[in-house]
Amino acid sequence: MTDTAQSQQAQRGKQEEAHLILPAAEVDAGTLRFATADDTERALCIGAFNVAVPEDLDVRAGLDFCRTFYKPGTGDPADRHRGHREHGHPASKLGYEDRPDQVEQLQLESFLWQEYLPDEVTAVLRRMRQLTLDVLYGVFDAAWVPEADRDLITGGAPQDTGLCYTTVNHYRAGLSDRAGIVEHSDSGFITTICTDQPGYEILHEGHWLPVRERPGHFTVNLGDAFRVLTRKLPRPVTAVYHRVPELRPDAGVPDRSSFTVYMGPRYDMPLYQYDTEGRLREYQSFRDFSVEKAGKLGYDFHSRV
Ligand SMILES: O=C(O)CCC(=O)C(=O)O
Ligand SMILES: [Fe+2]
Repeated sequence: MTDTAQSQQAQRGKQEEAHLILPAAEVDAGTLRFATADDTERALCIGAFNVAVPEDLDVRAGLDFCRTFYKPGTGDPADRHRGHREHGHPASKLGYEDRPDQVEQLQLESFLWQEYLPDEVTAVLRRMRQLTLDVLYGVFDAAWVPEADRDLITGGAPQDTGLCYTTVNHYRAGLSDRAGIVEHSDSGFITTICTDQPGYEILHEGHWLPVRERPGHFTVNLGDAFRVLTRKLPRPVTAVYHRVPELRPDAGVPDRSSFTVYMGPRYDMPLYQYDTEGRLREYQSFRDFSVEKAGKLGYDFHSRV
């Protein structure tokens, strides 16, 4: 083998091994804690980290629902486990979407969970919503976002009057020649993700790296609303660019599942930004921002919003 071929092979070997280990945190009596100040710094800089699943939260009902929501309904209107492809979800501005990538998604606002989802799934999501709120406020602390501004910026996240929704993801490994989920940043402040298998990747310092799963932990993403808000502050937050590459069918392995709780501004609200003097300014309507972003990424924006 030539020197060049050898070094190329070594390089490939290195790339195959390369993965990213995210900083880890936990929520202790409502307060977000990283092990070290350096972990806090890295979390804001990467725009992603792990947070421990609380002891009183059993995520299985959520993952089970990822494996049934898309199946044809049984005809029993009381069965909320299946039939969501055809359902229509008339009260939701989001709902079911058959996307051009492998993933098919059900997105429902938090005030509709009780109506449309099985009770045990709603219970998991509500617990995850509380955790996500605690984590969000912990990141506001870390990024020096003044407490007095947080209700305005979020539209009242603690009272659940901002925009909070779940996304339930089924990755159809049987569909070939498409990404699992195309590369994107999330639009809001924060997304907490629960997955059943690896596949999540982050664009880190110019390279796509698979993220090492940390057992017993969720992954948290920070999104565009946070990036815009803090861009001119001393501790700017990154909106993490992430994706799931094409998944291949594997005998005996179920399709990949994930579900998330997202928090962001309502579409009738502005995005805010601190100027260099630390004054809070309206930046752009969140709806306009979202429509522009969808256009750039080449997908349709929710037709009902
Ligand atoms: O399934 C995952 O790991 C990521 C899902 C995701 O990026 C999303 O729902 O926005
Ligand atoms: Fe995402």
